[in-house]
Amino acid sequence: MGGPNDAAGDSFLSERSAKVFVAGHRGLVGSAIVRKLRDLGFANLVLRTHAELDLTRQSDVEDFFASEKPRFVILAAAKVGGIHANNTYPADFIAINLQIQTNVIDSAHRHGVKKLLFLGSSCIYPKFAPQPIMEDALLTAPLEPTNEWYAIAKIAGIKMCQAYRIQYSWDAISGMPTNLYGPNDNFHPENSHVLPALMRRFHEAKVRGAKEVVVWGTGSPLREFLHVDDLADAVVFLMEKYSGLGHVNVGSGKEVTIKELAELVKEVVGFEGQLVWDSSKPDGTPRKLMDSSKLANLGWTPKISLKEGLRDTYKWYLENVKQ
Ligand SMILES: NC(=O)C1=CN([C@@H]2O[C@H](COP(=O)(O)OP(=O)(O)OC[C@H]3O[C@@H](n4cnc5c(N)ncnc54)[C@H](OP(=O)(O)O)[C@@H]3O)[C@@H](O)[C@H]2O)C=CC1
Ligand SMILES: C[C@H]1O[C@H](OP(=O)(O)OP(=O)(O)OC[C@H]2O[C@@H](n3cnc4c(=O)[nH]c(N)nc43)[C@H](O)[C@@H]2O)[C@@H](O)[C@@H](O)C1=O
Repeated sequence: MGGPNDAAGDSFLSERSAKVFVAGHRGLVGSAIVRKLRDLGFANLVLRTHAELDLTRQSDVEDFFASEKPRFVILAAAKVGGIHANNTYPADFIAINLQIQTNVIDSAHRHGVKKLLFLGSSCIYPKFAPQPIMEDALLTAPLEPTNEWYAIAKIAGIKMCQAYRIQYSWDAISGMPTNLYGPNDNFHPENSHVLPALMRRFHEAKVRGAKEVVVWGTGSPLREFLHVDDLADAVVFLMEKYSGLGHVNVGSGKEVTIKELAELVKEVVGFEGQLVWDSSKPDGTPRKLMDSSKLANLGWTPKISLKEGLRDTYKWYLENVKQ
C-alpha cells in the first residue's frame, strides 16, 4: 500500500516548539521517545501518567484533547506484555488496547491534531508468514494464538489510521516495531518479554550463586530485537518523512534463536551456571523477522547492535532496578 504522499509531509522537526503529546511516556517506548525529542530540542511535550489520565476513559480523553489541543501525537500507551501475559489475559489485551487507541485516535482527529503516529507490533502478521515479513503479509493467514487478541487490536489501530486518512485526509501513520528492549523495560518475572525476563533471572541467579536457570520453551524460536533508542529515532524519522496509507515495519534485520539470546544475556550478566529448558511453556511464533526495506528505502537504518544494547540495558538494570 502507499501512494503519492509516501515520502512527503510537512516538517515535524521544524516545529520544535509545538505541543507533542507522547502517550505512555513512562513506558519502555514512550520514555525513549521523550529522551529523543528532548535531545532534539522539543520544548513543549505534553505528558500524562496513567493515574493522571486513564486513556480507556473516553470522556476524559475527549476533555484532555479539548483543553490541551496538542499539534502532534505519538501513541505509545498500550497494554503490553510477553507471551505469558498475552496468553493469560486475552480480555485485557483486546479490550484495553482497543479502548486506548480508539479514544486517542478519534479525539486527536476531532481536536485538530496535525499528525499522529500509532505503534503496532510484528505480532500483527500471520504465524507462518513468509520470511522476512513484508508489510503486505497483513491479513493473509491466521495469527499466532498466544497473542491474537493483542494482534487484532493492533490491526484495528492500523485500519483506523487508514480509514481516517481516506475519509478525512488526516495524517495518521502506523509503525510496526519488532521485539524491543532497553532502559525502562518491564522486568516482571512472568509478564515481561523474554529479554528483560532473562536478564533479571540470570542476575538473581548470579547473586544467589544458583547453578541453574530455567528458560521457557525449546529455545528454537527466532526473534528479531531492536534497541528502543533506535526505535525512538525511527519514530521521529517517520514523523518527519512519512505520510503514507500503509504501515511501516521497524526492525533491526538481525535475528537470533532464543537459545542464542539466552547465551548472550548469560554472558553479559556474568552468570556461570546451566540453562534448563521448560518445554511445557509455549514457544509462540517460530520466526518473525520483518522486512524493513520500506523504511530503509526512505533513508533510515538502525545503529545499535544487540551485544552493545544488552550491555547498555544491563547497566541500566543495575543502576535502576535490582534490589
Ligand atoms: N515492548 C516491545 O517489545 C514492543 C512494544 N511495541 C509497542 O510499543 C508501544 C509501547 O510499548 P512499551 O513501551 O513496551 O509498553 P510499556 O508497558 O513499557 O508502557 C506502556 C505505557 O502505556 C501506559 N498505559 C497503559 N495503559 C494505560 C491507560 N489505560 N491510560 C494511560 N496510560 C496507559 C503505561 O502506563 P502505566 O505503566 O502507568 O500503566 C505505560 O507508560 C505499544 O503500543 C506496544 O504495542 C511494539 C512492539 C514491541
Ligand atoms: C513483542 C511481542 O511479544 C510477544 O511475543 P513473543 O515474541 O513471543 O514474546 P516473548 O518475548 O514473551 O517470548 C519470546 C520467546 O522467548 C521465550 N522465552 C524463554 N524464556 C522466557 C521468559 O522467561 N519470558 C518470556 N516472556 N519468554 C521467554 C518464549 O517462550 C518465546 O518463545 C507477544 O505476545 C506480543 O506482545 C508482541 O508483540
